[in-house]
Amino acid sequence: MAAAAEVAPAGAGSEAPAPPVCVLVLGMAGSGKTTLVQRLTAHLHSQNSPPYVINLDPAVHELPFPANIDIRDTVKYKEVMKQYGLGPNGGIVTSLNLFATRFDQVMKFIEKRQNTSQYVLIDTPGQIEVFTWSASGTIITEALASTFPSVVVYVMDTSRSTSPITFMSNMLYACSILYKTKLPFILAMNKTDIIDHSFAVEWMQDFEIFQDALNQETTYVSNLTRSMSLVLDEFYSSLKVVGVSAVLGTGLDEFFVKVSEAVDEYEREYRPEYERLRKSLAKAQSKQQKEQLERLQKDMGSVAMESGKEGCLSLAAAALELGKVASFSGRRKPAHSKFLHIPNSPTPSSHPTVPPTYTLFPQGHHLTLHVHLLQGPGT
Ligand SMILES: Nc1nc2c(ncn2[C@@H]2O[C@H](COP(=O)(O)OP(=O)(O)OP(=O)(O)O)[C@@H](O)[C@H]2O)c(=O)[nH]1
Repeated sequence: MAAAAEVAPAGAGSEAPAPPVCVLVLGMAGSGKTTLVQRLTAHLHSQNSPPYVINLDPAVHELPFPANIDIRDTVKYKEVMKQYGLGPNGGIVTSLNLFATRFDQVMKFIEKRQNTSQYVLIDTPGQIEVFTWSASGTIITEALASTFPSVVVYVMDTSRSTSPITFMSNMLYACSILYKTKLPFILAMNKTDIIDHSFAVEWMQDFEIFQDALNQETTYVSNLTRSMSLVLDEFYSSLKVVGVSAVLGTGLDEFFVKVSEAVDEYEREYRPEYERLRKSLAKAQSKQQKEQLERLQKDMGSVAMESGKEGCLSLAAAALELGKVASFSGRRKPAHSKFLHIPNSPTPSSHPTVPPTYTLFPQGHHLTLHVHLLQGPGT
């Protein structure tokens, strides 16, 4: 038991500390997400491996675990409802959207905790669609998954899935989330203290047993469910299933074994895809910067600028190479300009939200070059 309980993400044992594993906990309202996050947090603490815990549910009244980052500290959900004239669901979606705009900061906090936390646990809003079918959910998931090994845990209320039709609806939802997030997926069958999850595992493994259970249903939906179960066969075969009780804390050792397998899967199948996406994005950006530089050179055209032009262009090129230039534009007045004057220390814009604008201007204001520098480390 001790060996299984050791919480070691993939890569543990190598020289550099392994990056933290992000565990995104999703599931229908009341399935037990928050209770599971609480239980996982306690379990990891008992293993001397405190997780980094993030709450993304702006409408939760009380959190039963200490969250390192809590969306409620940043966005007041009721205020959002009032200010934007929204109902509860609209308020939750808008709060999450507002939070997602600053998710880069959350990423920085997680990066800082690389060496101390092996796991980042993320609790999501009760209304599952708020996270899975919103732009902010996609932004958050992709930001995490493009940087850290990330795993989706879909929490299912086993006690409410004993009817084959309800079970099938739940599985269809799980399947849609798998396709939406494109991440390794663990199905946590929760509340096994009420009913053992073996019946559901049997249904997934043996089509005949599921058909037998369905034969007792007489509604037209049972025919549809029968067909759907064939379709879902492929989905079931790639699923990692584990039975847990968030209340009692049972099944957690096996849960972490599944997480570890999911991390391996992430490294094998998902990481290369994210690396490929990242590289193609970087390539597109550098192409765009090159085009901008060429446009600028063209724009400056035949103006005789002697050393000033060289200085200006090389400064722009250097800034481009550093990846700090978002855009720049050159403007040439019909002129008899002779020299570009490059100030020694350009003045950044004083407004904090506007990227600093470096203005390089020629003596006599014959040529103005605006270089908009990207905000970022070292800017
Ligand atoms: N018996 C039993 N009850 C559980 C278990 N896990 C959660 N519950 C109960 O289920 C109810 C809902 O649990 P939550 O953890 O709030 O579920 P949630 O998915 O976070 O709920 P929302 O945030 O509303 O979506 C609570 O009354 C819990 O005590 C479990 O393993 N066994």
